[in-house]
Formats: sequence, C-alpha cells, structure tokens
Amino acid sequence: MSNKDVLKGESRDGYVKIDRYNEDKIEAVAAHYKDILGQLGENPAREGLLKTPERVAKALQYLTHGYDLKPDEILKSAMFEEDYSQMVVVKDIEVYSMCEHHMLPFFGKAHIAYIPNGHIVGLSKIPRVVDAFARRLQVQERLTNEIRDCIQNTLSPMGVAVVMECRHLCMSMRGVQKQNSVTTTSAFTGTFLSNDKTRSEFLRLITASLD
Ligand SMILES: Nc1nc2c(ncn2[C@@H]2O[C@H](COP(=O)(O)OP(=O)(O)OP(=O)(O)O)[C@@H](O)[C@H]2O)c(=O)[nH]1
Ligand SMILES: [Zn+2]
Repeated sequence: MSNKDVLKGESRDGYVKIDRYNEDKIEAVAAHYKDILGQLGENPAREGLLKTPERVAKALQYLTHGYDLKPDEILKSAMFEEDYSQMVVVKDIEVYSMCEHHMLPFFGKAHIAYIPNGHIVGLSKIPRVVDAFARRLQVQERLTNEIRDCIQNTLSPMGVAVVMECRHLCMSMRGVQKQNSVTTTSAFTGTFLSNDKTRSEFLRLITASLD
C-alpha cells in the first residue's frame, strides 16, 4: 500500500491509520482553500498563510476520515460469545463531529448501552464506532441513529440505547449565538423501547456519578 493511499486503505478490522494523508486529495482541496483565502480578502502569499491551505486540507481529511471506516467491521473484529445478559453501559464517550450545514464542529458526549443476546463486544469498539460515524459531516440526530443501528444490526442484542449531548459551534460562535445551549438526542431499540424500567435504569446509570 502506498503512503498516499493509507487513509483509504482497508484493513482486516475496518481500521484506518490517520498518520498519513491521501496526497492527491490534499493537493486538490488545498488549491481551493488558497482561492478561498483570496476571496476572503487575505493574501495567501503572506508568510503565515503559505502552508495554510495544505494544513486546512489535512485537518479536513482528518475530520472526515470516518468515511473510510467500516463501523460494522470494527464491531465484528471483537465479538465474543458470552453468557451475560445484563445491561452494558459505556458512558461519557467524547464526540467531535462537524455539522453538515455550516461545516462547523459540534461536540459533547455519547452514552451507549446494550443488553447482550449471546455475544458481547470489546468495550473499546463502542467508542470506535462512535468516531467512525462522528468523523463525517453530520446532524446529531442521524449520528445518534446510525450508532444505534450499527450496534443493533451487527451484534443483534436484546436492545440498544444511545443518548448524545452536544454543543454546536454554529449556534454559539455565529447565527443565534446561544453560548450555553446543549442539544440532547436519543435512540433506542428492543427492550429499551418496550420496557420503561429498562430505559429508566439506563437513564439513571448515565446520570449517576462514579464518586
Ligand atoms: N436538527 C439539526 N439541526 C442542526 C444541526 N446542526 C446544525 N443545525 C441547524 O441547521 C439549521 C440550518 O438552517 P438554515 O436556516 O438553513 O441556516 P442558517 O441561515 O445558517 O441558520 P441559523 O443557524 O439560524 O443562522 C440551523 O437551524 C442550525 O441550527 C443538527 O445536528 N441537527
Ligand atoms: Zn451548523
């Protein structure tokens, strides 16, 4: 695999190393950004901006590298048969994504639970699935649903619960300029939908503190 293809490379488990870039894409995106700097009234030839188009192109490639990942493969790479049928909760997973309307960041936390049905999954794979969908242009609602559907369809558990709490920079540094608003979205399947007690238990666990 050549260096410039590493971002696109497919590995056994759906991971992609982000230590190298697709050079063709970087060059093409950087050329546009050089133009954009001029359009914004800047001088793209001044010292501080000389490498900026390339830096922005690399940053954007990183911020959207989820397109090159296969979230279902990530989960499949660490599924284990196990006779455990209580709720598994991974909470406070940091999320960084980009809103598809303004291409500005939204960020916060995801809280995820599932109830195994014969299989458990390696714990780290849950935040990896969150990243694989978050590192794309998104709306928070779709991101929430995609994470839920991926876990449900791959692991076939008794139920999945996803809650996300995010701040959107497009609502704070521009536009309506509300500095403290947090958007909460949720998505459930199976037992979390049909059983109020299970859903309440999940909501209690994600608000409980370790201290
Ligand atoms: N539902 C949803 N809306 C989002 C998300 N991220 C950004 N938005 C909204 O997308 C909407 C786009 O609305 P438009 O009226 O087309 O864009 P705009 O003129 O820039 O809107 P303002 O942000 O109100 O200035 C805005 O209301 C944003 O707040 C998201 O994850 N989910
Ligand atoms: Zn936005």
